[in-house]
Amino acid sequence: MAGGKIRKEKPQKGASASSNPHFQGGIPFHKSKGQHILKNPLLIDSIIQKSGIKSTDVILEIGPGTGNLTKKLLEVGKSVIAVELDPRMVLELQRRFQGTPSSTRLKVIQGDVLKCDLPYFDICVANIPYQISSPLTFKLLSHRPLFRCAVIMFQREFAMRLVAQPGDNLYCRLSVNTQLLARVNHLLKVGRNNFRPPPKVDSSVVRIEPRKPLPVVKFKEWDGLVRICFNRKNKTLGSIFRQKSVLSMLEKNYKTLQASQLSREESSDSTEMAKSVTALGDTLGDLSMDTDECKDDEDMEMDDGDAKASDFKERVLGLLKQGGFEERRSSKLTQADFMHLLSLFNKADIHFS
Ligand SMILES: C[S@@+](CC[C@H](N)C(=O)[O-])C[C@H]1O[C@@H](n2cnc3c(N)ncnc32)[C@H](O)[C@@H]1O
Repeated sequence: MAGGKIRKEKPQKGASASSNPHFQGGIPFHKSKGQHILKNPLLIDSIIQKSGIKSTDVILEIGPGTGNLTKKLLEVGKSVIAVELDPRMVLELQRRFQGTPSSTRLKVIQGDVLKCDLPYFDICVANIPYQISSPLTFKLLSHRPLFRCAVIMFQREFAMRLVAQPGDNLYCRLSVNTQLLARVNHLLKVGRNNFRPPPKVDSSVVRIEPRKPLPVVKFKEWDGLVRICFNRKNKTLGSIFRQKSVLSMLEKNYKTLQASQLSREESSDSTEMAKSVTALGDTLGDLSMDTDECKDDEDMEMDDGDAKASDFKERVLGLLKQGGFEERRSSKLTQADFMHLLSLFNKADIHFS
């Protein structure tokens, strides 16, 4: 723990600042910045050990706070680049490491990790503010060159969504999109009492290892399909693709493509993939994104009144039948299933972005 004077900011009645879980080293913690400091040294050792850091590794740490994890990272890696939003924490880090042998191997960048350009790194190890979990995950996955792996503390439910498999309750758009780009493993369950102050939720440490090579797929297309499928993940695909709103969106895309005679390259280059992955983080943010609630009449199934629209509907349903997807549900589809489904649609000039 960092030492230092206790500043008397908003002292709580009946409690000295030093006994207050919201203070460390004189710094009052801000919940709005997700400031929950790791206080259990055994847990920090376990995270370090499970990270598999090499002595040659450049380590990226996001949100170093007062430096409890940073200190151990400096002991095992070649260097640490730490990105911290809060200038008070940056000062505390400087104070803590100044004059120590490892100070020359620590670079602190003050700023919002979501807004700054990330430098080269081999591995990312971090106890992050949970409110940036989703955009940060996709920012990392869009970073080039790809790093070896990221070992990150997340809110437990977010972590379980990241690793969820087809058929699991928490299997969702976040699971499918992350697992397209990376292998994801649950490493460690972490109770709330390991933090100061304790957060309201339990946590988990997850390992994210980018796939190399990345799959050859247009990410916007992929996410467009997955978003539709998980809008009602327990309905059959036949029912989802009979919805008026879905059919008219697909038909509009189809007509636009026909009119402009755009070239239809199947593969995307790495830069294009990176751009669309970054954008995805912003739309995947909350945990409530995969509700399976009934939508109102805008999503009603299409009747066969309009002949042209009906042709298009038949074409879509024909593709589902052809792939054996009509009676299947998104909650049970694997990555290979989504890939197959997308290629069936794309081959028929039906696109999702
Ligand atoms: C959960 S605390 C972790 C502190 C420290 N790593 C530890 O484990 O003890 C999260 C840290 O991230 C910082 N932070 C919050 N939002 C950030 C952002 N957008 N970019 C960079 N750092 C951020 C907070 O100021 C805080 O220091």
